[in-house]
Amino acid sequence: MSRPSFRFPDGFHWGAATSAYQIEGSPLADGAGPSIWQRFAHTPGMMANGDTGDVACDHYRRYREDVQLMKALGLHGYRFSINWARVLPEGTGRVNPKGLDFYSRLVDELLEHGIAPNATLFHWDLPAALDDRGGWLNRDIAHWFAEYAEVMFKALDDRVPRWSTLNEPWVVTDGGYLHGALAPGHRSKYEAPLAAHNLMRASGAGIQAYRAHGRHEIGVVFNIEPKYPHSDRAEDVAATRRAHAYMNQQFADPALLGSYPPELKEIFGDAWPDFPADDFKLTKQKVDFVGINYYTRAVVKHDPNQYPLQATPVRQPNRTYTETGWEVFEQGLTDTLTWFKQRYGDIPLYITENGSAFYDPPVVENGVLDDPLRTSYLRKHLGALHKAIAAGVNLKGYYAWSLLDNLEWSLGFSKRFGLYHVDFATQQRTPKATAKLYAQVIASNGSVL
Ligand SMILES: OC[C@@H]1[C@@H](O)[C@H](O)[C@@H](O)c2[nH]c(CCc3ccccc3)c[n+]21
Repeated sequence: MSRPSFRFPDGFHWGAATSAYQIEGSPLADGAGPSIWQRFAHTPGMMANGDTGDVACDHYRRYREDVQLMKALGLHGYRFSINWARVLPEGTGRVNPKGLDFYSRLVDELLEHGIAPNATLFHWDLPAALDDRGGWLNRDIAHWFAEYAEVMFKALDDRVPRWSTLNEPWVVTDGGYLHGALAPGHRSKYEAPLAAHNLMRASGAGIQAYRAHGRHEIGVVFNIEPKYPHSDRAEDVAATRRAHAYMNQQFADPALLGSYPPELKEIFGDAWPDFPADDFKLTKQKVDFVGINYYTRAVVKHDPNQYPLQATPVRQPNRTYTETGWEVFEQGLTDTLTWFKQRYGDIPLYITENGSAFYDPPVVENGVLDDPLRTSYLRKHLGALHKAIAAGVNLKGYYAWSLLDNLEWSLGFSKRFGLYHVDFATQQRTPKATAKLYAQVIASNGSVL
């Protein structure tokens, strides 16, 4: 029997992704203001092993070297984020020319090597000065974000073909405002919905600013984790519905439908505000694409003690789990894409993040570090993408997470997602076997799978 062809559509866009605080280092160099992650990482007890982004992958200084790594893979595009506080040290007002200049140089280096820049305006590192003014809890942040976005569009839109307003607002609110594991470390069922709503108001204002100044494409990036009931018991099915609404609809619905799913009032009760109807004229904007970050699924059961969802994930027997505790479940990627199209329509989609953290024994042969589990994860998930495309999903591209091993937020440097291994003591980059496979995938547009 002939091998199935995994050839992807002509023009399919292959990339890799990173984010500013996770790779750049030099967080306060050249006039940059502190971000909430710079502040959080230097708060004792917040970061595994006391790791911080003070150096990270030293990308702020080594970006030319790293663009060479991208070129070696044959990447079509590179998804990176901009540290808002480098460009606007106080978050609004005064522009720091040296901060803007770094991103201008990075963009020029990418273009020089035929790699399309894909810029995310906000990947969690809010300027500390804005957090001091309420941050995502202050409704004025929609204007602060639009001002920042306009500065970036005027400076770089001539060379950046694709922009995203936000990366994963759900993580910001669930981690940063409800459970407190991420910056700014708040724990409040009253704050989380307000922050969530203002994130989507700001995203809408950023898109409006783009319509006034931009010439290419803008979208927003959501993490989607499909939820499957642990049993067909009504309480488990209801818990699964709540978990799905809370993570997968809470942000896409106001952005794409101009409303919230009813489950959110059910989940938050008296902590769910009665938002002004006019706000949804701002949150709902036409987008040119949506980015979906997919890693895993969750099997959900009712749990009256779990707050605020009254739902908890159930570990699956006889399945492979990554170092971050995520089940390898590629069918969830296909299911996510077909669900998204069914609920929100035929919007062009990108997988803007997909990848896995596994412990790789330091076996380097011919300059390549073997990483069979990560390679298997990539193969399986690209096959799942191919199934979604065959099912009619308008998928335009895929960005592997991540180009480099980097700072996995509060988990520190121990969780390695990179196509390239980074020795953080020497900053030496070493390609993993998955990098070699990915390069072949890109060169053959998937046929090699
Ligand atoms: O955890 C790997 C990556 C992060 O390094 C990226 O910065 C972030 O965009 C990102 N999002 C997700 C999935 C959402 C999620 C994040 C953190 C914890 C649980 C779920 C995984 N990742």
